[in-house]
Amino acid sequence: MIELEHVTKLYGSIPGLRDVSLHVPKGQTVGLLGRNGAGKTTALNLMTGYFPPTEGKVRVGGKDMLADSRACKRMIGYLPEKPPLYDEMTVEEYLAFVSELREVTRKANREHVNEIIELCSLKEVRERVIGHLSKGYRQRVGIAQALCGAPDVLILDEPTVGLDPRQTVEMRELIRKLGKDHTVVFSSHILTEVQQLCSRVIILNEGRMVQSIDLTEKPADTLRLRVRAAGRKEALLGALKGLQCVLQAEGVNSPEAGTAEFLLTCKTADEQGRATDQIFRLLAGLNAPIRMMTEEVDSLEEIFLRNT
Ligand SMILES: Nc1ncnc2c1ncn2[C@@H]1O[C@H](COP(=O)(O)OP(=O)(O)OP(=O)(O)O)[C@@H](O)[C@H]1O
Repeated sequence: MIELEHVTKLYGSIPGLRDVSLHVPKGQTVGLLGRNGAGKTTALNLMTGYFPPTEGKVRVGGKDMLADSRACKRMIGYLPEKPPLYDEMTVEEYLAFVSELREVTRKANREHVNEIIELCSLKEVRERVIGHLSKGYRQRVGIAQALCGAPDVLILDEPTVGLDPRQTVEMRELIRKLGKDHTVVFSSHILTEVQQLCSRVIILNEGRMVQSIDLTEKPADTLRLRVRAAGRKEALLGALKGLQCVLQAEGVNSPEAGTAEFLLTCKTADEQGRATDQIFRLLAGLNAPIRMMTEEVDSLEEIFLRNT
């Protein structure tokens, strides 16, 4: 649905984004994660056609952003870092106004606005002046304006920034709901938020894309285990390496006297059974009781810290 092909954006000589290629498929919710200045806002502004890339191509729904910017922009609803709200208008006046700008016909406008108000849970403030709303409601109105004109794609720049914990939870709920029938790209520097909401996370650092991680991936057919057992390291390591399911084994320091600890990369299972069962049987047979056996999983946090 959205494609960036070798996109670079320079602000004078300062690189905002450097040679980034990515693809956001239709219907996915994708999170852009990165520290301050990583290039998140730059990437989002390029996707919305707010400014053109210095090099490379941006496509939305297969159309080129430069050649066919009107068609591209029609597919996109954008919540910028600072939503463009008119403080003196009421919520419904403002949404009707934005819908009109987005070419919703006068006849359909009222119903369209009602649907958006319902979707964004703005009913109780629909007649209130925007300038008098709490930050949480203002942010909801920001998302509501992005929905005007019924775009397929929603681009949200740090949608939860500055919200209190309750407002943050409500905003995440709303994003989750919108993700059911929109393609959503949003930026955040909160790992857990991205993990909760996205099917893919793209990590940016100093303008470069350093990782793109599928969060829906099924468990691989290999696993990494940390095993601690009573006994001598050399003898146990040799025995573990002898198991067919063990692809790689190394001894590491054990914090417990009289024990040895290992990091193993194994096939999850083979014709001899599950790797964990085989290791259990082997060590039991060697009279080396297992003190600990855990799966080593890279958390998103570890991946993020390693890459930034
Ligand atoms: N208008 C501009 N003029 C000059 N440099 C800019 C401009 N906008 C962004 N930059 C620079 O481009 C780089 C990427 O900025 P960008 O705002 O895209 O990062 P970000 O990940 O969104 O950061 P933040 O979380 O702080 O908003 C930074 O080094 C920033 O200083």
